[in-house]
Amino acid sequence: MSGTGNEQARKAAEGLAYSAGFGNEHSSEAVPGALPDGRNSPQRAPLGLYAEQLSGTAFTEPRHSNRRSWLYRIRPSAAHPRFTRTGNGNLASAPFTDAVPDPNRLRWNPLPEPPEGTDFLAGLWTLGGNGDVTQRTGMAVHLYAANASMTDRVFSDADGELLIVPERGGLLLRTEFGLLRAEPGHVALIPRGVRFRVELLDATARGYVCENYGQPFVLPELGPIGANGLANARDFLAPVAAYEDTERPVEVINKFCGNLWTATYDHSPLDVVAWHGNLVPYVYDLRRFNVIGSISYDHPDPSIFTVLTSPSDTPGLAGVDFVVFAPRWLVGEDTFRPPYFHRNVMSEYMGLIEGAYDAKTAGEGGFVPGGGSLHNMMSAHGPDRDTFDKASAAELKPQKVDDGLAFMFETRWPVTLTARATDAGHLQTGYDGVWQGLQRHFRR
Ligand SMILES: O=C(O)Cc1cc(O)ccc1O
Ligand SMILES: [Fe+2]
Repeated sequence: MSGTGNEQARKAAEGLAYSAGFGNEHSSEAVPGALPDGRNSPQRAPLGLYAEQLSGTAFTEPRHSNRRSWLYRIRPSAAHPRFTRTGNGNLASAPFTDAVPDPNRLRWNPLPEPPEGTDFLAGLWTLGGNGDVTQRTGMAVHLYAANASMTDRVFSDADGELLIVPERGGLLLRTEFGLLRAEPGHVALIPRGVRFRVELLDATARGYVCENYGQPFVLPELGPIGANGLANARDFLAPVAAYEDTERPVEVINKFCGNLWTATYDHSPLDVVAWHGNLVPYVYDLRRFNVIGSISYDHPDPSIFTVLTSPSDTPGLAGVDFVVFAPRWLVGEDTFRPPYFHRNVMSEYMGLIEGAYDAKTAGEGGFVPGGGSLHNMMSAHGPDRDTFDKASAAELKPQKVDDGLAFMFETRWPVTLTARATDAGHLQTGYDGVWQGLQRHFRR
């Protein structure tokens, strides 16, 4: 994308207005009077718009989990030509059958630079995942690397919602609901089926995507923590209505049951003039996370850092949790403060947005921003040798951990890799070595 393109996107992203809250009823109109009053589907919608409901949950799901929005648009979504298959690029979907599930601990360097002209969609690269898109279970881990904005190209994913975690370069997300800006350190969520286009605010963009095939992400319960804390609902920002009245060919790419399908519309489907409802895209600034931890002793389980959780049919057992390791104080007395050694029934994919992570040595060949690690079900992991040695001897004065921003996609099913992830040149060799040389200290 030329500098001009970035400037246009930057201009559009300046001072965006938002509607705050999580799971609540928002409403927004780009033209006064576009929202019908007191009903969803009047005989004739205002301003000659078409009314359309977008359901993210079954009509009959309980109120607290029911998600739907009403869109008032220039053309109904139904007015589109036939979709035909197109190449899936480096995008893959569950069930993942390329490789046998691997019990080894694995770590990757960042994705290589993509060819010139790669946009967000073309730049998606699937690491692996679990479940089955046709069953609406499981998740996929994708990375992206892009150097161009999507132009006259719109994407929608019927297979799941997309949690986008930028690591490098800001994104302008033009969605059916309006515009969102997501910079590194923010996350953006695009609900299942919502059409959107990604424009780059910087020359290049890189990051991670959790494609959640399961139940939509919600805020975790707070239990004894009380009524506030962790990610606060008011810090989630939905867009305000903004529409494109564009009558020229626009390619719409639809991910459906694992494959990409394309159709060329004669107009932009980002033509929603007004909307209301509780199914919305949103952004959240991870630095707003209210970190709660031990102020006495011991290292709490990282579930205390859950930003969003996709519940499953079993209470407390998430299809996938999104967890952030945000800046915080460590004050535990007589405590080994970094993440402990452990084996977990859940599978852990970790990424790094910035700086360093407190369980792993930083720098070349280590756990680096844009890289990632996979510790599958029951694989033994924890602090590397250097971290263990230092933390075992450290003076336990209050310590601010503010030199990094890491996150985890933690899922109930093991992550099976794609062939491109197992064969990748950026897969590190010798990751096991970080736990070699842990000395024997036993004496009796
Ligand atoms: O493996 C990891 O680094 C993630 C993690 C962090 C932590 O503080 C406790 C357990 C855990 O799995
Ligand atoms: Fe872990």
